[in-house]
Amino acid sequence: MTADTPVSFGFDDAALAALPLVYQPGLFDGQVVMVSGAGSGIGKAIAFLYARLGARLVICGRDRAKLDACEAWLRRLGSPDVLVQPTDIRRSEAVAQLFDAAYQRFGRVDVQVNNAGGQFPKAALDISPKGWKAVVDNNLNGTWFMMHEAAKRWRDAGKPGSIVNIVLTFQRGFPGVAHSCAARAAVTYLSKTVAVEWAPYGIRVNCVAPGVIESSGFAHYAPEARAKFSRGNPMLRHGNVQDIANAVVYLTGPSGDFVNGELLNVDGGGILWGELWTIPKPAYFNAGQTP
Ligand SMILES: CCCCCCC/C=C/C(=O)SCCNC(=O)CCNC(=O)[C@H](O)C(C)(C)COP(=O)(O)OP(=O)(O)OC[C@H]1O[C@@H](n2cnc3c(N)ncnc32)[C@H](O)[C@@H]1OP(=O)(O)O
Ligand SMILES: NC(=O)C1=CN([C@@H]2O[C@H](COP(=O)(O)OP(=O)(O)OC[C@H]3O[C@@H](n4cnc5c(N)ncnc54)[C@H](OP(=O)(O)O)[C@@H]3O)[C@@H](O)[C@H]2O)C=CC1
Repeated sequence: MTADTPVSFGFDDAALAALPLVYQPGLFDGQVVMVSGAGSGIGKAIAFLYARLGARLVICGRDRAKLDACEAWLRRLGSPDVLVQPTDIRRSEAVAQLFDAAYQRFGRVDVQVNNAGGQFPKAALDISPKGWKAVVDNNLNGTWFMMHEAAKRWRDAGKPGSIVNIVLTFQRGFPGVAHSCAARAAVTYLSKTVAVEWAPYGIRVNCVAPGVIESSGFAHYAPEARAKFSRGNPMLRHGNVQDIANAVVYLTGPSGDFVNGELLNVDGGGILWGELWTIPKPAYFNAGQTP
């Protein structure tokens, strides 16, 4: 491999589509599932799994080409119908249009998975005000606009619903991604708050925190950082996108009926042991150590 060789991470589409199922086919027959960021990585894996379980899908992201490619697979995998609606989740009016289109097409949404998001690695001291705002806007405000719209429609229709927000393992802090750590902690406690406020409407709200999951998202990190990602948990390996998809389905299927306001870490134990640097590790932390 040369320095110019494009690198891809995680399963290709055909491999993803053929992974063994741990849930019963038909589990989501008749249901409509909305997945943001479904054009790549974890979001695509989540959409594939729901399609294989019989759900109709509403998929969004900003890049139509990626969404169209995903749609073709979803239909092939057995989803009876798919709505593709390019949407920037940071724009509340675009989010409202997404829901208008979904209700017009299907008359319902049963499950919402807020997976869209991301950040860039940078030492906290070097994050510009614009960069800070971009990450908080994407991960906190965008997720809120999506949840808020979903819940309003469920309340007004007198229908139950289930939300899962994809965050990250923020519990020990996260050097190199302070902006995202702050936004994801906020989403988690927002979720716990509305899990109580919205329980009277039959709405459950949970979060899944991925640890290091080998996906297209890896491309945003330097090779030197990536090389050490597997040291970030006691299992000494990466997780895969299906680990996250299975966790999301667990929470939104009958298996999760009595789970509400929870944060499920899918990180190989990374919040207990291991260190994860998305930026170069300061020499300070090696001082006094034997090699
Ligand atoms: C954190 C967990 C680490 C565990 C191990 C790693 C495993 C992977 C974890 C993942 O989360 S994978 C998912 C990764 N995917 C993404 O992060 C994709 C999404 N990211 C983005 O879209 C951007 O990073 C964004 C900033 C969140 C959104 O960008 P937006 O389109 O709003 O902004 P821009 O116009 O591009 O930039 C605005 C502003 O932000 C600053 N900035 C953006 N990118 C960078 C960068 N790469 N480096 C430094 N600064 C950046 C910058 O100030 C931009 O303003 P300008 O300077 O361009 O005017
Ligand atoms: N992989 C990992 O190890 C970890 C991932 N995560 C989180 O999991 C989620 C998925 O990441 P992953 O699949 O790995 O990485 P990707 O970069 O492949 O996925 C990010 C997705 O979010 C979408 N997205 C980003 N911003 C917006 C926006 N404003 N509006 C709509 N869609 C948007 C992108 O779609 P498009 O390009 O079409 O806009 C893309 O499909 C992210 O929230 C990520 O931070 C958390 C911890 C670890």
